[in-house]
Amino acid sequence: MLDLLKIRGQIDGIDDEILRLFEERMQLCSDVAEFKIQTGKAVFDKDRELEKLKALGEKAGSDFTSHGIRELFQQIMAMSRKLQYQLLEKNAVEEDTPYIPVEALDTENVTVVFQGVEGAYSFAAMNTFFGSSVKNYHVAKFRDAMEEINKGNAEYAVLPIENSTAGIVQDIYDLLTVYDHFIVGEQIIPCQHVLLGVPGAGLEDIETVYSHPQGLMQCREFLNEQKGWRQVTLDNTAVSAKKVSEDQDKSQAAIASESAGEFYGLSVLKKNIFSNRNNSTRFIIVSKEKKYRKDARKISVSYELPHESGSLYNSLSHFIYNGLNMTKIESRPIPGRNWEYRFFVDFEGNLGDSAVKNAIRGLSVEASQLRVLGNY
Ligand SMILES: O=C(O)C(=O)C[C@]1(C(=O)O)C=C[C@@H](O)C=C1
Repeated sequence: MLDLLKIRGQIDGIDDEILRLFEERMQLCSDVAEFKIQTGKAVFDKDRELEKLKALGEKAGSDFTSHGIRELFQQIMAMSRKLQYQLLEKNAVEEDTPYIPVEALDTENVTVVFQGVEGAYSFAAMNTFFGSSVKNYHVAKFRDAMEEINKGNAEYAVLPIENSTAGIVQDIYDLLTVYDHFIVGEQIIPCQHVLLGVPGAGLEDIETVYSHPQGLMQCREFLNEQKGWRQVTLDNTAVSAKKVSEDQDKSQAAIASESAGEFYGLSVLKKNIFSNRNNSTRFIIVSKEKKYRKDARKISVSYELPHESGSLYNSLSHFIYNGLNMTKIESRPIPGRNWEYRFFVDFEGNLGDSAVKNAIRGLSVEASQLRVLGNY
């Protein structure tokens, strides 16, 4: 009979030895970092890592240990890189960045563009963020809003990015990677939809209901109970209210805010039709200028990863090693590249923080197409 305590004693001895060797190896990696600081050589040397993994894998005694040793050394070298990035940061090896820290955003004498029409939730988000006297205009499509700030016709665009019930607004995620704009703020607005119709109409008259796809989704349970209603999507909830008001047809209804109903002279046919009582939408404020407030606490980045085992895990380790709290992750398909994805990560921090600079430095080398989408 084997003696478990005795075996554990032997394992402890080996682990102590691994620990001592690990410390020794990391010390050598600090020396490598010093060399790299002096010479400007890049921390990440992919060829060297691949050679090492191949050589070590071949030396292992079985397929199982060969796989294991490669996985182990992948991690060890990833840790080595992170240590080196930290030393680069400590030695103030600064990288030029296009991001400009400011005390406060310029919200006076600016023009803001939003998608939709007056009465839309984005209109409410804009008024809450900038104040209702801000100079503004609206456009029909999300892309048009991005174009307007691109051309310099407006300083800021207000766009919905996420709803607490229906999830992300996919088009906005995709547009953020098409345009080189920057998220400088966010505004959460409670979205308490009502069913609107022309004055004199009743629930029994309704045959068609118009709304934004998210509006229909957020009121799914109510709509499922209404037999035979045709659901038609339009660009915006307030556009839907405008349409019903223009058509003056008793068989039409719109799902939009109560204030959109007031704006377009419609009656509330039914309140509380949304499934989630706390239904809210998060709007982002986008600018062409890459400015961030010195007290900004949230960063959004996007990046693409190679189709390799462990690539997502390795990318996320940059947040973990730098003690950064990741608050959200999303993925979107990359157009034209089936089954490859772009990742969107939000985490807490400010672009001026050392930990953030470290994480971004590491990620920018190890993931492709890293974009800092904003700090707000
Ligand atoms: O040899 C180097 O240049 C190192 O930085 C060391 C090391 C390692 O830990 O083995 C770490 C990072 C490089 O990508 C390659 C190898």
